[in-house]
Amino acid sequence: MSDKLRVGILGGTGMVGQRFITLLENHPWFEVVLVAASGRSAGKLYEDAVEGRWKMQTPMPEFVKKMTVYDMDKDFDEIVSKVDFVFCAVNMPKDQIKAIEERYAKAEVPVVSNNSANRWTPDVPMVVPEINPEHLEVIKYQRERLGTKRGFICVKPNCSIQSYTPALNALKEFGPKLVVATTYQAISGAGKTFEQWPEMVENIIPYIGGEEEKSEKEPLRLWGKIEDGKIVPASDPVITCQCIRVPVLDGHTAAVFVNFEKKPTKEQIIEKWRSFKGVPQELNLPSAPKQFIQYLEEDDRPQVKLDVNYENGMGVSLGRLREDSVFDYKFVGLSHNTLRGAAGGAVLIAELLKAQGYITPKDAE
Ligand SMILES: N[C@@H](CC=O)C(=O)O
Repeated sequence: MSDKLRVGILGGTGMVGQRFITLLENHPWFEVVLVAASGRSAGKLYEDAVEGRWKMQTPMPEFVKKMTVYDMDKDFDEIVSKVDFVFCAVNMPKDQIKAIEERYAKAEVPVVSNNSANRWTPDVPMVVPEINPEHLEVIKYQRERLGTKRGFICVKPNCSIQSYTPALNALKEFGPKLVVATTYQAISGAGKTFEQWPEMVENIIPYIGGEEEKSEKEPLRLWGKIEDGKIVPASDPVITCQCIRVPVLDGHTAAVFVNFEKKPTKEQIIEKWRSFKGVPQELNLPSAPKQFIQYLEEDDRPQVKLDVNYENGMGVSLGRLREDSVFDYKFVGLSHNTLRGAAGGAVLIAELLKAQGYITPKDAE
């Protein structure tokens, strides 16, 4: 028998769910034992449920094709009995997602979620493993609230912030105090391809609902502290963002201006970026990039076509660092929105949760 943790994917038929399935094929620690979705897909074979809707660039893995899709709601007890934890990639209104995630957590199933529904629940950790792994400590307070021994919810932040937040985090000692960022976001962030969204060919749409607020506020929560069993967001730097949809399939780019309390030199900044390491690198987690941040010296980098898959889509590429006439510095960042920014980021969180003993095999308890 496999000693891997048994994983279920809630919302496994959508784009992020498909990405989870692709990433978890041959994962050394996790084995996908079931896929669940809403009533529409339930009862069908996975390959039939997503027929004509497989959006990954690699073929559908064999292991999932003949799995019968469970109904997240009606098959709840059976799902709970078969898994050690679940990934949640459900695409529904927020209040419904919140209810689903809490229902599974209360049934002693750890939930690692890609969704925004619980990002501001005070005792739910929202984590980028290289930035704020210590926030996992809030899980003990969440378990007290939920009345659980092993069940909890842990979430990842929005994809847009990952192209600039790691860069600012590596410069924390210089006190970033004012940040202006414009994000240029790929269409896969909206769960779409060009076939499904022909309006995006040769076009730019200067609006992504709710995105600017997430892009301004979520980094502050990552830099927050645990006080009285809750995450209290940091109050600085002040961040202001514009988020723009661009005709790119995968890869969110950010153009960033920043002022510091103590202005570093250009060499100091590049050195901090290149040497930045976090707990995933120290623990050598299976999905961790060896080098989280790369700095590219060429004037025309980072480019989506050349750099989006850096470190299997789990690293961040930075470039064009220069002094500015209004701000201290400006630079450009790029990260893969459906890998580091979505399913890949959630898989890395689950690896950290396992490595730190928050997710264990159910039968071992
Ligand atoms: N909301 C983002 C997706 C990130 O999670 C987008 O629309 O690009």
